[in-house]
Amino acid sequence: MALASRARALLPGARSWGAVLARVTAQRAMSHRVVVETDAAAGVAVMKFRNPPVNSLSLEMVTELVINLEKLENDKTVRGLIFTSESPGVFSSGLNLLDMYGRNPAHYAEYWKAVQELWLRLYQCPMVTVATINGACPAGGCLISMTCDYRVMADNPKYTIGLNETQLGIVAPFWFKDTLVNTIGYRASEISLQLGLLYPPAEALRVGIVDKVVPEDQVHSAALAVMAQWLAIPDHARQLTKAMLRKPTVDNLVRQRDADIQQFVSFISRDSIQKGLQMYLQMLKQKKA
Ligand SMILES: CCCCCCCCCC/C=C/CC(=O)SCCNC(=O)CCNC(=O)[C@H](O)C(C)(C)COP(=O)(O)OP(=O)(O)OC[C@H]1O[C@@H](n2cnc3c(N)ncnc32)[C@H](O)[C@@H]1OP(=O)(O)O
Repeated sequence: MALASRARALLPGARSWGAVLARVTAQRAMSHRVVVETDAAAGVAVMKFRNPPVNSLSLEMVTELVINLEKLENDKTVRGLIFTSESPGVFSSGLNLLDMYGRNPAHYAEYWKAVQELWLRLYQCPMVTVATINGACPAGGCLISMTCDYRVMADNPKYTIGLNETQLGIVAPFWFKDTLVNTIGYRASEISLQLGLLYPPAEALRVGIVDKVVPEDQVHSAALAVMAQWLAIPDHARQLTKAMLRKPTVDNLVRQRDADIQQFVSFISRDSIQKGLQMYLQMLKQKKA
């Protein structure tokens, strides 16, 4: 789908092409939450998250990620894509709590549609995708990493990764769960998802939620080495294999996208859930103080 069509699908509030383009252009002009550096000779792009303070996946950030992904997919010179945080310490703090708290149902629906779109695009990405996890990686950050073909994590015990939704009093949607099961298996997912576990590097490697743990100063070179190994495989064979493996999981969401949006809106709008999110945000503030 063309860039403008994608933007229009993601920005349903906009009534005309002009409005869509004006909104996207305005978002771009305001800031770049995603920085893309391309090494054309190597055929590899690095997408760096730059959404201070903690790279939360706000609606704007998610939209920028989708737009940049589409651009890279259309660039036939790019065969591999590495995700990382521009500032080590936090890879991504996950979905933006402020897009899920104190807003109206139309906003929740718009946000969820954009998050679905990002996952669908990443999970089916024809490029080789590697997550270079150079910081904390909870919830939605973990989801992004798990959509990648390979995960390299920096060996810093302060960094943790996992789907911690239950600890916030919220429930990971079925496609988060499916992605986790595809990554670490069913039994490990039962434990991990119900307890909302966040794993430090050694445990993350043991459970298989990451594939490699390396000293922090080697995390980028290790990701490049992994990328070189994957790029040695002919694209068409690898891409078809990836599509075959992931299609059932993708189809599962595609079949029930609208119902999933409605379920999200009704769940997140509940007073009890809003209260829980409010308390969690307060807890984050107090922790800081
Ligand atoms: C029946 C089935 C129905 C299904 C319906 C679906 C239900 C909903 C599913 C939604 C799924 C959600 C997935 C998510 O991703 S939720 C987000 C989860 N994220 C977290 O729990 C991480 C929280 N953050 C942290 O733990 C830490 O911030 C950090 C990432 C470890 C970094 O620590 P730090 O010390 O460097 O920074 P800190 O001082 O904590 O934070 C700085 C400011 O940033 C704010 N903030 C942190 N995380 C978020 C976030 N995710 N969104 C928005 N804002 C965030 C934090 O509050 C600080 O703000 P301030 O400076 O005090 O104003």
